[in-house]
Amino acid sequence: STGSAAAVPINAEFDIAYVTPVTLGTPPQTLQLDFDSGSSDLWVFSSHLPTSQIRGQEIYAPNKSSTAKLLDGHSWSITYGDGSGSRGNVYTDNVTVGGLMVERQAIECAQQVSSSFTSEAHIDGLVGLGFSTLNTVSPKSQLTFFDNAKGALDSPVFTADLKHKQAGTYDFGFIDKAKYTGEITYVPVNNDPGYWTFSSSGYAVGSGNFSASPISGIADTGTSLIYLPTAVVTAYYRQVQGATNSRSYGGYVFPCSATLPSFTFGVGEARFTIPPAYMSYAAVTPGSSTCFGGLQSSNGVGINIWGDLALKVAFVVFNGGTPPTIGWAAK
Ligand SMILES: N#Cc1c(N)n[nH]c1N1CCCC1
Repeated sequence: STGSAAAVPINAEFDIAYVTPVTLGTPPQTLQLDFDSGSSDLWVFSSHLPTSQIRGQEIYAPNKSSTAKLLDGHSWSITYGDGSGSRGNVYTDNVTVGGLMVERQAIECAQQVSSSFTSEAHIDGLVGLGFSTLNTVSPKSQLTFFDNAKGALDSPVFTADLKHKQAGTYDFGFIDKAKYTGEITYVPVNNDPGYWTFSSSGYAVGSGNFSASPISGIADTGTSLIYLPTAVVTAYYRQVQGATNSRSYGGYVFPCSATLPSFTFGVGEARFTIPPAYMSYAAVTPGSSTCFGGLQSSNGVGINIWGDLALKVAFVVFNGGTPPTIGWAAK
């Protein structure tokens, strides 16, 4: 089997996150979910949430699904690196993504979500695509949609073809040759503790020399930006007039009028260049002339993260075979 579904940016101006339509239960309830290779819980806004925490999101109501079953005595609670989080109880039900159906998928129903989720009307929940070792359901942890689907897939892979300010796709079970050019460069993945952790071969700022130094980081579709070591980030912002690492804004900012260099990262011998226009993320507040950088320091994060800003300049294969690997291709 295979599946293919759209990855739609939730904001017309900035690629904050991407959502994908997912149908749950019988009759089908369709929610727009954030596919997140940096976590491993499938959780949704649900009929178990206080209405005060729902602001425009679609909800999943298990009691309206004839195929929903309570996973008795199980609960979940997750906190993300940005401090957001949610918790609740667990049902199993049919989950379909782009024509690919998993029966008895654990659907973690939110009974509480943090304010940043309530404020994001376009995200109805997440589909974790990290390794199932990270799943937070207790007392028995649950498998991700990908892990449940894997055995039935033509090939044990999913691919991400994210785009800037336009819809891309997540494919399951096949590698679409029409979505990339040249060869796919595969590198090893360390899935301990459960992220798609790989080693980049180095970086370059603008037209500068390529610095061939391995950078270990996670491929994370659920994070907007790129978080890298201080040495990389200072080398980049040294080339940006007026750039400063702002404590108040929580990262590197610069005048929106500044000329930005491109940023190139390596995967093996392959090179991927993020154009200058992508490297300015957003004005720090609407209408401000100060802009927030797409490249930020990983100092406060604890791990290096290759988020959507890096993923959107490539076609990326998340190979869940044995051993797992990750492939990057130009497009
Ligand atoms: N922080 C953070 C984070 C991450 N590293 N991967 N996915 C994340 N989120 C998904 C929804 C909220 C945050």
